[in-house]
Amino acid sequence: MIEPQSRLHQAWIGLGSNIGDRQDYLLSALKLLHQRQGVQVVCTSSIYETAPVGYLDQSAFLNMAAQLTTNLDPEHLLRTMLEVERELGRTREIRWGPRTIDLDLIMYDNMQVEYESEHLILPHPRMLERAFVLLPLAECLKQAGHPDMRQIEQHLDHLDMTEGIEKWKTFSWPDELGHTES
Ligand SMILES: Nc1ncnc2c1ncn2[C@@H]1O[C@H](COP(=O)(O)OP(=O)(O)OP(=O)(O)O)[C@@H](O)[C@H]1O
Ligand SMILES: Nc1nc2c(c(=O)[nH]1)N=C(CO)CN2
Repeated sequence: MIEPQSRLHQAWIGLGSNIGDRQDYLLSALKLLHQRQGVQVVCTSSIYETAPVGYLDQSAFLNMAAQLTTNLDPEHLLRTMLEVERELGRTREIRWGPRTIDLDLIMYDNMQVEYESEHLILPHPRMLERAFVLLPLAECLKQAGHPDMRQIEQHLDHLDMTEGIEKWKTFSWPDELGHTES
């Protein structure tokens, strides 16, 4: 499945934070990814505030999605994402518990690209049951005119999803970088 990385790929990621300055963690993660060799953030969704799912005794999350272009293969991209999580103080104590930043690789190019290893499953195995992933992802796919948008919107329709999810802030990449960054 994984081709030699001679060409650019599109990667679709989900971001989440529910500790500290949540927006700052999201923005910092995008900046750090964008600074990495072989990774460019090209588009982002709005930021949503979402009630916790899975482990309920924790604060609300901010979630968003982003589109990356990359010449990294999926395993290298995930490794890069995990390094950025670590740089931002991410620790793992409780499954689905509180985190400064969570970066999930949702899909690589499109929903048909399937891959499974010890470290990585694509598309993300729980994406279709998570409105906090699908809603921002649909926004990014729409901006990109991606062919999987309708499929994602249909899954959203099947979830009783809007409860516990509110648009928190529109977010316009790369404007959020300000004028001092390239
Ligand atoms: N598509 C993927 N995106 C991110 N991590 C993945 C993916 N597939 C498998 N993993 C593996 O999952 C591990 C645990 O990830 P993490 O601690 O962020 O899980 P989580 O965010 O708490 O839960 P969930 O996996 O349900 O989102 C990662 O170290 C990674 O190796
Ligand atoms: N609302 C919300 N709930 C979650 C989230 C998340 O990002 N947002 N991430 C989880 C583990 O990936 C578990 N639960």
